Amino acid sequence: MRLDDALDLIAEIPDFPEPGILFRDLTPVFGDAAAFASVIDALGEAVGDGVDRLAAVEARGFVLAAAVGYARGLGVALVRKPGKLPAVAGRVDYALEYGTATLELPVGSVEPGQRVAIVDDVLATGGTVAATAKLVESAGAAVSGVAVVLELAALGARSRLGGMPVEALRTL
Ligand SMILES: O=P(O)(O)OC[C@H]1O[C@H](OP(=O)(O)OP(=O)(O)O)[C@H](O)[C@@H]1O
Ligand SMILES: Nc1ncnc2[nH]cnc12
Repeated sequence: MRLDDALDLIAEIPDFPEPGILFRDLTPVFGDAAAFASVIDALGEAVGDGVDRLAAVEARGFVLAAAVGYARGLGVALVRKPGKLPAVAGRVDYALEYGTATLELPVGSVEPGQRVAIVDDVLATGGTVAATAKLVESAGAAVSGVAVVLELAALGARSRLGGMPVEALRTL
């Protein structure tokens, strides 16, 4: 399937999870094998070269990064919502488009000196990616870049992420 056709499957749900938010739902992409393959192939390229590991954020980021990691021969650091990990290397609180959140990095998931690419479904305010980058850097690794399916440009993530290289398959 062409990438544009795959991305056209992303649904828009008004007023979820709160009034005023237009939620971008990748459920139809995850459910369609041809669309999923097309998105994974493109994300695999967007991750770039010179990458040692991927980092992904629970939950939708996990699905994408697991497939990209398999396609590219890269392991994945699974950045978790709080309370799930037996051994926490770092913790960051951050703001979302809707509400606040905390992320934790598992001990041993990122090695010092590694170049780590962050993979996620939606880049909105950039808070999630900024928090993930902080965790990766606190473990002594460097963020090589960010690869996302959808960027919501009006929410200004790029300015929040400084000069971090960001590749989005579609920007709205
Ligand atoms: O750029 P930001 O403003 O930080 O928003 C982007 C994040 O928001 C969503 O995650 P959510 O916390 O809804 O988690 P989910 O994957 O568990 O649904 C999305 O999957 C991104 O991780
Ligand atoms: N509008 C949105 N749709 C889907 N995921 C999001 N994460 C933050 N904002 C979002």
